Amino acid sequence: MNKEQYLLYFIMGSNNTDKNPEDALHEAVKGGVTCFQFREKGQDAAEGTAKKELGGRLRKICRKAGIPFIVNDDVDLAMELEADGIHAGQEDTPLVDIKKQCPSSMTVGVSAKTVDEAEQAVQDGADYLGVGPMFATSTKEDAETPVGPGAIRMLRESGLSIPIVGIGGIDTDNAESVMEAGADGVSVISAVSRADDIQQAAGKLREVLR
Ligand SMILES: Cc1ncsc1CCOP(=O)(O)O
Ligand SMILES: C=C1C=NC(C(F)(F)F)=NC1=N
Repeated sequence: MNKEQYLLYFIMGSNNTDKNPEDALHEAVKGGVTCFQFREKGQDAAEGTAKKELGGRLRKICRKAGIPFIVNDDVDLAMELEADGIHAGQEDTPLVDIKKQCPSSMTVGVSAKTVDEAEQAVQDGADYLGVGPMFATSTKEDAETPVGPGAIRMLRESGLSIPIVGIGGIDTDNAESVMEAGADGVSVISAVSRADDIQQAAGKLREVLR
């Protein structure tokens, strides 16, 4: 993936929207999201065959739209759906194990909050970092205390040039502060997935990010 593809990194699972997930993704793509992560996790998330079949339908939409399709946590599912990438949280499968199982073409992202975590991830071969939560969020039940855009600035000042997306509570009012701190993009769930007009919400974010 090139850096521009991280600009508006949409993440969604069926429990992040009241709409049909496929319709929601179609609208987000029309609105201008540049990358999608399938994150089917938490309360009322689909599992097993239902999760795989939903993933397959969303994968098709991304392939048609020409945007990267990334799977959260689940390496087997990422391989089965021929995903372009996988995202590993700090508590998930260690990066070295993921890299062993996945083709080298697979983009691998890691959540990181501190310089140590970030440097370890870079050493382990991460392609991008997700840093957050930037601001308060109700989407991730166990989200930790917000670190703010300053955490990204700190990583940049420590000399890291790896692609970084901020995540957590990001919307049109605060997205710019994340980019100014040195992010290559912003990752959003509810600002888009919970909007009445998803295409418009994605479009407005793109205008702020441009
Ligand atoms: C998955 C994740 N990781 C840190 S915050 C978060 C949830 C982001 O959701 P929202 O964009 O709705 O705040
Ligand atoms: C917990 C997460 C943190 N960051 C990201 C991303 F934005 F993709 F980097 N995705 C996640 N699922």
